[in-house]
Amino acid sequence: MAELHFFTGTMDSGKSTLALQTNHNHAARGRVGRIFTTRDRAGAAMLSSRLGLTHEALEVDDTFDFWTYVVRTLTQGARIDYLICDEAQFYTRDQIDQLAKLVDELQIDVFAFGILTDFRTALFEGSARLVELADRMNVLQVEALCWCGKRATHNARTENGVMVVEGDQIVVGDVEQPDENPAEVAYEVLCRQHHRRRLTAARAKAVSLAPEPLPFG
Ligand SMILES: Nc1ncnc2c1ncn2[C@@H]1O[C@H](COP(=O)(O)OP(=O)(O)O)[C@@H](O)[C@H]1O
Ligand SMILES: Cc1cn([C@H]2C[C@H](O)[C@@H](COP(=O)(O)O)O2)c(=O)[nH]c1=O
Repeated sequence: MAELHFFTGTMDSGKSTLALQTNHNHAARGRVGRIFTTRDRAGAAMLSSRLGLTHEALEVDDTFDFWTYVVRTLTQGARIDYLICDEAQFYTRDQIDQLAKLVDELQIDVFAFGILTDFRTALFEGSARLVELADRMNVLQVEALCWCGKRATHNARTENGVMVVEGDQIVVGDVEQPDENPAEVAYEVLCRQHHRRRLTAARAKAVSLAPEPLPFG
């Protein structure tokens, strides 16, 4: 039986790497798939992993219809056994519904990968629908870590090095190392406590280096 799988984790937890590995393993056994993504950091129609692997992909925009695409492809005589769907948090609710329909009606396996929540800790539309519909939800096993060493569960956005909690939900960007020159927009993974306190690595470092107040009697 085909299934709708949702693999989730924070940014930088290995989702795109797993997407490419999943495609590799299925293709190696002679199965035929299609790879989709949207707004990948490497550019349009590209699925990229920080481990250096990249693969061409079909770019999904808000008007793209998975059901129509697959039915048209099959009608033309091509075969499709599975779909790899990266950055699925950005897909619309309707697009996730189309993916579920492909699983149920055409027995096509769907492997979707994406972050669950945005920089304000709110669910993305695509991820929310995947949580509602997926046959299997898997949290990535390689844990991303907060600067304090705890498991990172949240994605923080920084603007010029300062954590923000207001702005557009979608801004493509990368995680950065705390000591680099801060980018205009970047992301950092944090544990919930440090996300709640808006304590990024840079701010924690600045606080720890601040001089102790003089001990007045
Ligand atoms: N130089 C490196 N050596 C080993 N592993 C690395 C290196 N750079 C990145 N990684 C691994 O790649 C992961 C990020 O993979 P990626 O697929 O791009 O994540 P995601 O799609 O979840 O943002 C990191 O969590 C880390 O485990
Ligand atoms: C938290 C958050 C992230 N994004 C963007 C930033 C990246 O381009 C992608 C996540 O990519 P990854 O492969 O999981 O690292 O999402 C965003 O637009 N809004 C957010 O709140």
